[in-house]
Amino acid sequence: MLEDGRTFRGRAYGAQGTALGEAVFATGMTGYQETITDPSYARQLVVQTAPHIGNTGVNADDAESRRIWVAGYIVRDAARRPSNWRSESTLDEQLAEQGVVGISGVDTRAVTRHLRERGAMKAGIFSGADAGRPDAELLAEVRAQQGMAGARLAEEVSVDEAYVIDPADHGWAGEPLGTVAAIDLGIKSMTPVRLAERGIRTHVLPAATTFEDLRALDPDGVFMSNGPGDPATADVQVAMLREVLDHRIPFFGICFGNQILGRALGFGTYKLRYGHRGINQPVLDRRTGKVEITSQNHGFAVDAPLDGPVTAPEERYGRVEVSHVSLNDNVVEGLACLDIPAFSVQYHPEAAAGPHDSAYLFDRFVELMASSKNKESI
Ligand SMILES: NC(=O)CC[C@H](N)C(=O)O
Repeated sequence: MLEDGRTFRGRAYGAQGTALGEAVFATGMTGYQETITDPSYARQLVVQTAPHIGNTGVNADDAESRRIWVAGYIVRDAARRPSNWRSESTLDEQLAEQGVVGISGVDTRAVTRHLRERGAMKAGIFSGADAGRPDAELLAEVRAQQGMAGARLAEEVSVDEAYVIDPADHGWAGEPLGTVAAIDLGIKSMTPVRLAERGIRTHVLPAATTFEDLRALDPDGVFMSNGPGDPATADVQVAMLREVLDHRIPFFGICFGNQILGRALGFGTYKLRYGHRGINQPVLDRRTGKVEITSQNHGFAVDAPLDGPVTAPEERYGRVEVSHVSLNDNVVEGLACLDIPAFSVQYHPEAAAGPHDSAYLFDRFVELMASSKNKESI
């Protein structure tokens, strides 16, 4: 049931009961397991536009975090029997085990068209005994929940304890090339792995990490991850990032990390009507003129001028340009600082799931750290 009263009926899937959240649609044809375990989907009811979901089951390797984060799951045709040599369990079982309420047999095309026209909105899934409650009561419950604008969620999904991802465990034979302090705002597990594959040791740190804690690690670079919620609430991380930038420590941000860099530079953020979610999103790299097909999951964006470079509103950070832009709607998809070592993208170069066109961004971060080191020794 959507906030505006539009209601769709289907069959209970996964756990039974009530799920409340923001209804959003995701357009990936593959990668449902990576989607449901992406912490950026916390408090969202995800509608999959691909009609067949669950066909290849679930396995321990493809999870992008320690649990399922979607608040609810809406599909058209749930596989009754998965078939894949890697499958260890069914999606239905996993949802049920983790208490995630889903619904199948829904006209997901109609839901998606509705959300596309009216925008992402509050919604609820009601199954089992809850499905029998009066509609008016359910609608009141849907409307009473907190919306995504103004939601502060990164601390809720972040780790409590720091951990390290080591290059030696990901096929890197030599000595590590450097150390990155990664702030976990809802980090996907493939992100530090992509750095490890390039010889970088990553300390994954809780969302509330202070600049002093981070500095104690003497990192060659700082990274801020993707994460759920409204970037306008990330004041703690914005203040921390400003200290990183003031000390000229090389910085790379993904998704929420891009929004935090935007805010640290003095730009605003705003909520998109229905967002970008899927693995088929075209982005222009404005410096090379190349188009990359990207993996995305964001409902907010940075409000920065496309005709740059411009001096950042926080003038001490010098010039900045919008490095990447969405070819669907011209939304800012990347920021590059010209006078300090910092850049970020709004999409997901770790590509889990998704095409690998954007892998070069991890190389760019490694190069940025190396060239900053050389500068120090000069
Ligand atoms: N994947 C992300 O980091 C998303 C960032 C933010 N929560 C948004 O919706 O835009």
